[in-house]
Amino acid sequence: MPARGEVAYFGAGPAPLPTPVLESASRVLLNYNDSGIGITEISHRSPEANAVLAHTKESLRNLLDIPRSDGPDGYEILFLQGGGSGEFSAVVYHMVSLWIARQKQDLGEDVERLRQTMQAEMKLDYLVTGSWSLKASQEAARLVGAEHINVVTDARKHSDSNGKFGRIPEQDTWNSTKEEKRCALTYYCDNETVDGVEFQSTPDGHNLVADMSSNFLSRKVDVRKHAAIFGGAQKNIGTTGITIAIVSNRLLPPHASMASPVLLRKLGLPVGPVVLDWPTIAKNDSLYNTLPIFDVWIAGRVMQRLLDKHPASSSARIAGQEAESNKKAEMIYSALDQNPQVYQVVPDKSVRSRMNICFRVQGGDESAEKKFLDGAKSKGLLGLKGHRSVGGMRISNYNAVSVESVQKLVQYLREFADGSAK
Ligand SMILES: O=C(O)C(=O)[C@H](O)COP(=O)(O)O
Ligand SMILES: N[C@@H](CCC(=O)O)C(=O)O
Repeated sequence: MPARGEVAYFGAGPAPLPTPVLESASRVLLNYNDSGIGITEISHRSPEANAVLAHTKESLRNLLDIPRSDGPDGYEILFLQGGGSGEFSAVVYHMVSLWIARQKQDLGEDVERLRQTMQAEMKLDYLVTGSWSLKASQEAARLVGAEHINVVTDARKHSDSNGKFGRIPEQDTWNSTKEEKRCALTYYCDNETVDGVEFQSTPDGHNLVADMSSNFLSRKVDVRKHAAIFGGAQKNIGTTGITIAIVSNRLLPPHASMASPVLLRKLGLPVGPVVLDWPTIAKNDSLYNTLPIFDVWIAGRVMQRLLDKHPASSSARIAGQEAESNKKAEMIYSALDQNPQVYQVVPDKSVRSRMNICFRVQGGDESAEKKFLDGAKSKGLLGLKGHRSVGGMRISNYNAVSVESVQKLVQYLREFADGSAK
């Protein structure tokens, strides 16, 4: 049985966490701050828990330079449960409710008029560039009806795509909803974990909402361009169990009004569960119900390490981590590209993800891929199998994957390629 230090793990999520964080986690599980009580046992409403929450929020603000005003230009940081998938739904409940409230301001209380306007006008724009944005768009269609979903682009339909994800079609081919008034949201997934596709810059769109589950805290983000950003913690941030949403104050009371549940029901629109309701979570400082404070603590420690490791170089303290992530990704892609007869990177070069590096061995030959995985395992290189829906290989290059682990992997990539060429 290998020891932790003997393996390098490249799993896609849940993913590796920094060993020192896990070591202190094992201590605080038994006794938090010399209180005699473990961190999973303390009340989420205790002063200790409040301090954990405040520290994690503050660290995230510093890392991503999240505007902190209470006015409309500020952003709230929310901690929720339900994973990335829970937010697929939360986003729809919230943005649709806001859209209806805006119509009500213009049209008044007449429910029939509101219904007709909604049926004729309301659009939710989705950029479908991989498996996760596809799932999010399907959830939106399930909640409000496919007739309201405008697929701005579907990367599988690009002329060179063979019906598979692996590209982001040029923006001039997109079919975005032109009028802001009609567009409840524009949704994109910044990094597609399964397909290895990452946006190279923030796309344009009205009321922009981003899923950053798998590249959160790996590069600078122009928060101000977004209405909301969310992500599950289980990749770059921490343990599975919390989801983080960064929501513009413009979308929340008192700066925005929401449609009432009564009105939504009259219009045949869904009323979401209260635990996914952003205004409720914001009003209660993420403590509407029991929050897993241990997971928030882990996230806070992970963030603090990033702040310590990469001292202030710009307003967004994540810049140092971005440089490291880019460097590790370049090392891996260059080892793959130097051996094209053995390795074939799946997505197009223009959209390669720095976080999830998807490739085939010998064009997807089953025995060659098995040989690759077995050889890797014998060297302690784990978690390299692609997502079950697409197969192939996938190297996940999250923040806790060290440069040394990447060097070890790159050496194996080269050795395996040399062995295959003989
Ligand atoms: O983006 C990914 O990759 C993910 O794993 C999804 O965000 C996972 O969704 P949940 O399992 O957290 O619902
Ligand atoms: N996030 C992981 C797994 C999620 C799942 O399979 O549900 C991935 O994309 O590989």
